[in-house]
Amino acid sequence: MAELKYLSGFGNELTSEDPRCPGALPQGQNNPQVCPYGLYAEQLSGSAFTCPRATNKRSWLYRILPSVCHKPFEPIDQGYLTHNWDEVEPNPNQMRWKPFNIPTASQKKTDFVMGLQTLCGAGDVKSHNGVAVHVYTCNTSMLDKCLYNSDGDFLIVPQQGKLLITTEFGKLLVKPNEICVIQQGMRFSVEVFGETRGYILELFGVHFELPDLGPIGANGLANPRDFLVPTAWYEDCQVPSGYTIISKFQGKLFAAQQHFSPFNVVAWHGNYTPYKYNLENFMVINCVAFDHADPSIFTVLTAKSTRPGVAIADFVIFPPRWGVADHTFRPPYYHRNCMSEFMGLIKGHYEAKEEGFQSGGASLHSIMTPHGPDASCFEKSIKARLEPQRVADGTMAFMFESSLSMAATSWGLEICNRLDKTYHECWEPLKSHFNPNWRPSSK
Ligand SMILES: O=C(O)Cc1cc(O)ccc1O
Ligand SMILES: [Fe+2]
Repeated sequence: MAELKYLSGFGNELTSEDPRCPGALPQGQNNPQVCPYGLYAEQLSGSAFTCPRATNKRSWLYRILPSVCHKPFEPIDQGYLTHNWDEVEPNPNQMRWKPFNIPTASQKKTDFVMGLQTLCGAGDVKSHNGVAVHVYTCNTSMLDKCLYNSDGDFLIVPQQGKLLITTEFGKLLVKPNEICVIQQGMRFSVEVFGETRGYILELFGVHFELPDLGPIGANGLANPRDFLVPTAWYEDCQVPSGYTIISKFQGKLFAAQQHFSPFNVVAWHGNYTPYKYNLENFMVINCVAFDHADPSIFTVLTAKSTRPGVAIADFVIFPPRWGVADHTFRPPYYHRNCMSEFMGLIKGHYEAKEEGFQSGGASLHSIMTPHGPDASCFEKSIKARLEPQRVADGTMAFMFESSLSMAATSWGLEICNRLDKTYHECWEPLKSHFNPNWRPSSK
């Protein structure tokens, strides 16, 4: 595969032309009477026309045929993809899942769309406010088939196997430890290279932003230039047997046929694009004196709600770093939170749970559900010599944190058969260290 070229920057106004067609991008106007090379102009709006400039998002695509040339959409089977948060009774327990099973190709050829399974979520696709967490497990590339999400954005976190994602804006190669965001409406097709697994945070109604840095200053955390955007690439091919466009609309899947590839965009410009980011580029900021900083310091992307400081969802990572805090219990603290905390593990181990939380698995600590280090982590950490120490080397855990009260699906709780029913036992050995005779002098 030839090396892919990317443009750089977060939310920038960008332009791109497939090098086979120089001059394809109209100059000085968006919608000429006749476009260069006889292309059609099409706008893709990712925000209301009238949004303030800071949040206004749209791109102009110059394509061989417009997206409107397709047969009517018909409903199709959607497996375990759902936005029904009432399938099972509310359940406030700590939940942990063992690594999700990936079907082998000989068991069942499964592509990215067929392999979407919803684990939990909250909110509503029709009023456009909410989130869903999906797991994808697949073994086969999407063939003459693409997906677009009318309901919101997909933040895709590959855990096993790279994804070659062809989009209307060009191609993105996304490997484990990288993430990508395919925003609302963007058509994409996923090629895989074996047994493949990952996590998706779906967001309805808003787009991801870089968090404000406040007193951190102008640089740090995820830096804008490390976000990479594809460059224009087109194919001019007829598909007599039919190309399938799948739309996720109001939580349901629909398919329509057309006779040509949707990846027929010769040039584009705008600030509404897919993008990828390598988590290795995250500039980690952490405590260098004492105490444990809240994990919001590790926020890569945030999706704001209308309440100041309250996110619909944050994407947070726990990257390799130094732990140096003096006279401090260094692992995550015991915690009850007014937010839902969904966690996944791309590789390695998570410091609060060396055992049990495995890569390719997940956990959900719901609103006000107590959680924290398991008993062995606690006992080890109260005795640890507090020297500077590498934390999380070779690992990458992440959290989707949401102000919405996420509910698990019946796939998550029953059908996937990966729920670890013994999870609560990891805290059972915690014993009381209370000593009523303790006095400050006996410190
Ligand atoms: O493991 C967790 O629950 C995530 C988490 C990490 C941390 O360092 C502090 C608080 C917190 O919720
Ligand atoms: Fe927590």
